[in-house]
Amino acid sequence: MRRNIVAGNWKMNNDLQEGLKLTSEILNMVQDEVNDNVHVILGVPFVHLSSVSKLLEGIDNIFLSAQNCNEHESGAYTGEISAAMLKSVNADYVILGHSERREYFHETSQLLAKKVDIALANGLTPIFCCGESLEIREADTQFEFVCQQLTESLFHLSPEEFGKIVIAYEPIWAIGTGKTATADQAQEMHEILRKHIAGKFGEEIADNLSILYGGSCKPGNAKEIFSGKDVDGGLIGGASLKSRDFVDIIKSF
Ligand SMILES: O=C[C@H](O)COP(=O)(O)O
Repeated sequence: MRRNIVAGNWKMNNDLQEGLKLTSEILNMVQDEVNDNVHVILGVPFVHLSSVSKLLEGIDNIFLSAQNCNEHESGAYTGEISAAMLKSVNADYVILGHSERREYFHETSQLLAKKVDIALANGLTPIFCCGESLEIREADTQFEFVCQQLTESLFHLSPEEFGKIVIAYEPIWAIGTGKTATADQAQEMHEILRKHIAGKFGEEIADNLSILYGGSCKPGNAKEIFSGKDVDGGLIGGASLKSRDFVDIIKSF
């Protein structure tokens, strides 16, 4: 279902106490200041999930996300976390395919397709990240590149399965750099992705899909970026670590 979404991705930041303090601050501000027109997601480290989930009990517009899951159901994979484990601690979403995981952990499109499958099979909603490097943008091949990322990891799904996905377009050159895409650049890519998806799954599924923008999104630029007709919100890194900034971004809708 297409909705306005602001998702925080804390990445590898905050110990548990800091994470709980940040969650409580966000929770209080969201309850006091935010309308029900935005679906808020907190993408927290694995070890925070269970405790943050307890703080969110009974709250109906803030949801919990993990930042990764393993592609296997269970077994001898020391140090890994399964989708079923995430579900058991009340995660609703899982971020998959973030460029940091593609780059530092060598996650390929084929591996991500398996992760998407196992997440869906366990009742988690994948927030599937895609986006091009600066080199690809400078070569002006970004549209083909990002569409191909979706094709390779998501186009094996049934229309019903695809209808559960959230997409996050994150140009790598804008992540953590302070150099955001312009509102026009975000809108242009989102529109092309929506058309690409319509070509495979049909107009209705494409129209119902939420496509988020990520990359140096801040309170000062969120409103303009979110104004694009195909931009349904943001995946927020650095600014999601500060409660005031994160909630101000949510209030951009
Ligand atoms: O997942 C979030 C993105 O990587 C954006 O991070 P950023 O807002 O710090 O640029």
